[in-house]
Amino acid sequence: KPISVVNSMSYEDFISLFGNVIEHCSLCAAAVWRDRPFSDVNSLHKSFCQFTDQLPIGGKEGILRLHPDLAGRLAMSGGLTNESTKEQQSAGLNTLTDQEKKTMHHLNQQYKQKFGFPFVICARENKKEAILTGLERRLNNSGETEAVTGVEEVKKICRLRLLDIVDSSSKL
Ligand SMILES: NC(=O)NC1=NC(=O)NC1=O
Repeated sequence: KPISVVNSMSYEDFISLFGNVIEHCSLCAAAVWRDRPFSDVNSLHKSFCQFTDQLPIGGKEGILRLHPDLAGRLAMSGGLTNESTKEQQSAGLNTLTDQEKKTMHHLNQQYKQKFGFPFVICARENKKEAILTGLERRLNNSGETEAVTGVEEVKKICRLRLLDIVDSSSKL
């Protein structure tokens, strides 16, 4: 969609289009609506980033808690959103060996046990090997560091989802 169409659509249409660019966080799109008109997809993304950055640490953790595990039970049972399904497949998480599945599940549990929110990474920018090493490495970080790191990944996921919807060539 051209950015001009985005700028002239109703609030309802805006929410139905952008309500899941941050997984299960239509609040973000509802807040970003006030910043229209957007000059291009970058300024739309900037609004989403500014909204998430200004959240208190508890809000950042809330956004992370709304994310599905990578190669988790939901993924195994086909219960992911369309966007997450495609993203996790693109990282090859649907082709894990049994051993990789066990390792991923164990590390995801350890991570959630330690931080109280799931490990989040932009699956479209990482293959399964990088995801596993990222999970192991980040397990050693502090909760504060991981809340910020996780939101940085959410912003990358958001950008790619926005680019799927808005023509990046279109400018106001
Ligand atoms: N826990 C996660 O990182 N989940 C995900 N990352 C993505 O890029 N898509 C997901 O579903």
